[in-house]
Amino acid sequence: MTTPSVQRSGPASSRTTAPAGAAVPAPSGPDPRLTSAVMADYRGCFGCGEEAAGGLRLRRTGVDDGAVTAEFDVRAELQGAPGLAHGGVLATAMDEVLGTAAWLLGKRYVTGRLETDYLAPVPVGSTVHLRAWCTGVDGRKAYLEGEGRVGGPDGPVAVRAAALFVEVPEEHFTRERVKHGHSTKERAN
Ligand SMILES: CCCCCCCC(=O)SCCNC(=O)CCNC(=O)[C@H](O)C(C)(C)COP(=O)(O)OP(=O)(O)OC[C@H]1O[C@@H](n2cnc3c(N)ncnc32)[C@H](O)[C@@H]1OP(=O)(O)O
Repeated sequence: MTTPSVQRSGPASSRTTAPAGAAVPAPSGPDPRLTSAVMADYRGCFGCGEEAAGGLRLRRTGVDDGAVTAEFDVRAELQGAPGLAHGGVLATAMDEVLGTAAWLLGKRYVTGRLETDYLAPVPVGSTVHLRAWCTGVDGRKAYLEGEGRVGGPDGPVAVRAAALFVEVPEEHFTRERVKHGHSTKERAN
C-alpha cells in the first residue's frame, strides 16, 4: 500500500473524513466490473456510459500519482444557469470519478454520502478535468476526495468533493431490481 501524495484539503465534514490511522490503499486493485456478469449492462451508466443518451460520457484517463483521472465535456444539454454547467451535473461527475477510485481499490462500493463545494463557474463548452483519491478505508467504509479543474488539468479548481462509500456485495445490484420488479430485459424494451 502506498499513500497518494495528492492530499489537498477538500470540503470533507466529520462524516466524510477518514478516522485517524485508517489505511490508505492505492487505486491499483483489480477492477471488479470486468469480471462481473451483473455489470454487463454498465454501458448505460449516466456518468460514463457510451449508451446513456444525454449522459455525461465521462472518460477515464488513468491513474496519476495515486489519483484516478477522468474528464468530460460540458455539452450544451448539461447547462444549468445560463451558459454554465448545472451543479447537479458537476456533482454527478464527482460521484462518478470518486466511485471509480473506490472501485479501483478492488471492491464494490456505493455512495453513502457526497459533499460538494462549487468554487468557480464552469462554462458550457469547457472540459472538466477530474481527479479522485482515497483518504482512508475503515472496514466497509471508504473515504474519497476529489476535484474538477477547468482550462486544463492544471487549471483552477472549480469543484471539490468528499464522499463516504460503503462496500456492498454483488447482490446489492440485483436484489433491488427483484424487489421492484425491474429487469434488464424490461429495460431493453
Ligand atoms: C465504477 C463505478 C462508479 C460508480 C459511481 C456512482 C456511485 C453511485 O452513485 S452508487 C448509487 C447511489 N448510492 C446508493 O444507491 C446507495 C443507497 N444506500 C444504500 O444502499 C445503503 O444505505 C448503504 C449500502 C450505503 C449502507 O447500508 P448498509 O449496507 O445497511 O450499511 P450500514 O450499516 O447502514 O452502514 C455501514 C456503515 O456506513 C455508515 N454510513 C452509511 N451511510 C452513511 C451516510 N450517509 N453518512 C455517514 N455514514 C454512513 C454507517 O454509519 C455504518 O458505519 P459503522 O460501520 O461505523 O456503523
